[in-house]
Amino acid sequence: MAARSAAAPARASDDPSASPALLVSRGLGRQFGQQQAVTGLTFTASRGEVIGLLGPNGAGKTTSLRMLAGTLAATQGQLELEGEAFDGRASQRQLNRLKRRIGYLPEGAPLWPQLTVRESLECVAGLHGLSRKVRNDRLAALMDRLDITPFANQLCAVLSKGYRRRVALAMALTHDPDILLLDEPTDGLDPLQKDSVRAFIRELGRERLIIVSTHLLEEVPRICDRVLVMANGQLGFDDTPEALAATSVSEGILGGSRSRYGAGYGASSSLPVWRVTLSRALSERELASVSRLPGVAAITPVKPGDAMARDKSPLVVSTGAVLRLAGRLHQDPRPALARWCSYMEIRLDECVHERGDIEVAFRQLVTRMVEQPSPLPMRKQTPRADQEVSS
Ligand SMILES: Nc1ncnc2c1ncn2[C@@H]1O[C@H](COP(=O)(O)OP(=O)(O)OP(=O)(O)O)[C@@H](O)[C@H]1O
Repeated sequence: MAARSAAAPARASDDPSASPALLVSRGLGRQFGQQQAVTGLTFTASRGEVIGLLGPNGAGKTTSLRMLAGTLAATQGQLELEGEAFDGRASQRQLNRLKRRIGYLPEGAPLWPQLTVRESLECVAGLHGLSRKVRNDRLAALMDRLDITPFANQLCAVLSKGYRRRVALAMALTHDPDILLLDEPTDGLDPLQKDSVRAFIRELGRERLIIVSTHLLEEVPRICDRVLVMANGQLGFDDTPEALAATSVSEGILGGSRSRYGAGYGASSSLPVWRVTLSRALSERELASVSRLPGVAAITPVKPGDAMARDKSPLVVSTGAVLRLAGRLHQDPRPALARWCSYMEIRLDECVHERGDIEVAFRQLVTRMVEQPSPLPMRKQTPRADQEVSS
């Protein structure tokens, strides 16, 4: 698991005052024959979170989303939706209850080719038992928001890939679910539509829990406030995009790209990271205060030796504390940090802008996870182990 700031909560879901858990995955796992596709998937998520699910090909992302959506039976563990538990032996009635709360956009956006766009959406609305009035209003708003109204009477069979994706997203949203599970939602969209769908996801995420699987790392800081990284069927990182980006700096990969008080975020997957040198070491309580300052996403104390080895800075040699501070995308943490230091009578010796890069961090993390996998427990299958649950 990534080193989360030891001092303070890095995510809303860690904050005791944050909203209670909507979805809990407790050791969910899936075995296909002898192959363990996903093992011990454990996390808690709340309404208002947009979570990016990342991992290389075959990592287990789609399998995980399908288990969470209730369309694939788990062979180990269980998920809980607001306290109600579902495991691989859940009855069809239970699964239907789960599916009423969840919207799932599967990989590849399968549609009914013989139906028009409108007929497809009406069919899904009918399956969810929506009244005619609710159905008409909601479908009109969805088609409008996803720019598919002009294609309402077009057969799904003849839609382009991008429009198929949009129709599938509208279908996932028809019943206004609390939880949205999106498998590569922007795959096949043109750049303008990618932007529009990302903005829509952010908008939807204000009141829902959204889990998005994506290979497009540059979209992670734009739409997600939390990242889960999987490899070999296991979760290896659960923290903010900023904290993920910061791991690329702490490993020295981008050490040469620093510019003092630099401002721009060069690469599209870059995030602001600051190396902060203070006149004295901080207590745990002080570290916690710093991590709660506006604009601060995460902090990691840096060993002086690590920083010295990279830039031989005399300021670093003489200092009592070096912190790596991951900033938020659109909020500069430096003014609040300067005020805090002044109030605490701690000298702020240096604040150097470093560039954290999610892509670099992702490659490093996944390489490490693949090279040093922890042993995968192969547990006995439940009675319904190899059955798929119809959607
Ligand atoms: N129905 C199935 N039967 C057998 N093996 C499967 C099945 N579905 C997935 N797997 C295996 O489980 C592992 C995880 O697959 P999964 O599709 O979940 O990965 P992924 O992270 O979504 O990959 P990608 O990024 O390529 O879509 C893979 O080794 C895959 O071959």
